[in-house]
Amino acid sequence: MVRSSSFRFYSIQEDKHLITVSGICKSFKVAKRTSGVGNAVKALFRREYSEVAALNDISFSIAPGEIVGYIGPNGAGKSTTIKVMSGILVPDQGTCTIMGYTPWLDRVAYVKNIGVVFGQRSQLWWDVPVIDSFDLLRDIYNVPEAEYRSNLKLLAETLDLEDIIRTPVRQLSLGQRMRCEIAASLLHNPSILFLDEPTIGLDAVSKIAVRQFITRINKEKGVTVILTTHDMNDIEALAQRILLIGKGSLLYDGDLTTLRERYVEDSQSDSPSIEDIIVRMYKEYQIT
Ligand SMILES: Nc1ncnc2c1ncn2[C@@H]1O[C@H](COP(=O)(O)OP(=O)(O)OP(=O)(O)O)[C@@H](O)[C@H]1O
Repeated sequence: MVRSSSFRFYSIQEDKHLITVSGICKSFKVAKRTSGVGNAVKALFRREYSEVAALNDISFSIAPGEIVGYIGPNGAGKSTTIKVMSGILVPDQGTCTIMGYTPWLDRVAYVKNIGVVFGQRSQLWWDVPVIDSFDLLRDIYNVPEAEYRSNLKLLAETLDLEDIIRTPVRQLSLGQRMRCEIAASLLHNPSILFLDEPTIGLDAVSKIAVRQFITRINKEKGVTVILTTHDMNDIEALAQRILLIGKGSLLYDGDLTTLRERYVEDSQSDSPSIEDIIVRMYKEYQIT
């Protein structure tokens, strides 16, 4: 039984799926840009819009304790899905139930159960020492002091933060900042962690450290992880299951071994690299 901070009880036995996404569609309205001064003046009076279909009927379920790799080429719809699942975006159609909550409707209670890391965006305050951001997050999430202290100690030890925790965020390297971002997302003991490109721009050593840490919190704390990445080594090291999205549609949902078996026959090698397999999939589904 997982107890949410809003004193709602969520029983894993009640539903073997922690996350159920069903028929999600999301489009963005984008202003058409035309070249030339005349067109720019016209656009001041009458702006034309086009629609970008980012997600088209996306459905999947995720069980507690899974690590799922959500992959696809640039612009496929990965971040949009993560934003819908974390309650940042409201879909045009479809349902999403996570731990009994609809993320965009029950946002305040729901976010206490999730951690989110966007590799390209920071949740830390740029000009203040990392520890000040952590303290602020403690207050935002209402984490009891003893729990906060013990989480902070564990995270600082395992993510090697002791030397950087008093440094302002703007003075950190990308790898140091990413370790702090991951710690920040876990201070309130979430059951689910959404990681959107958590290893982007990291050196090999930092990537391995982040992967080891994700494996550890999954094994030891049972945290369910949904990970988007373009680094296939992340997928190989972490994901028990892969969801492939292309042009807003879900194209594959299964494990790596099945995928390997499917592509090994056409491959020159007995054990094609995951990179080879993914390139073949992108070609097969014509999504690049
Ligand atoms: N706020 C927005 N306004 C307009 N279009 C958007 C917006 N956010 C996303 N899109 C469009 O929706 C589509 C899916 O974008 P999304 O960011 O989800 O892709 P992604 O798979 O995460 O890509 P990448 O791997 O490059 O990060 C793209 O065509 C993108 O241009």
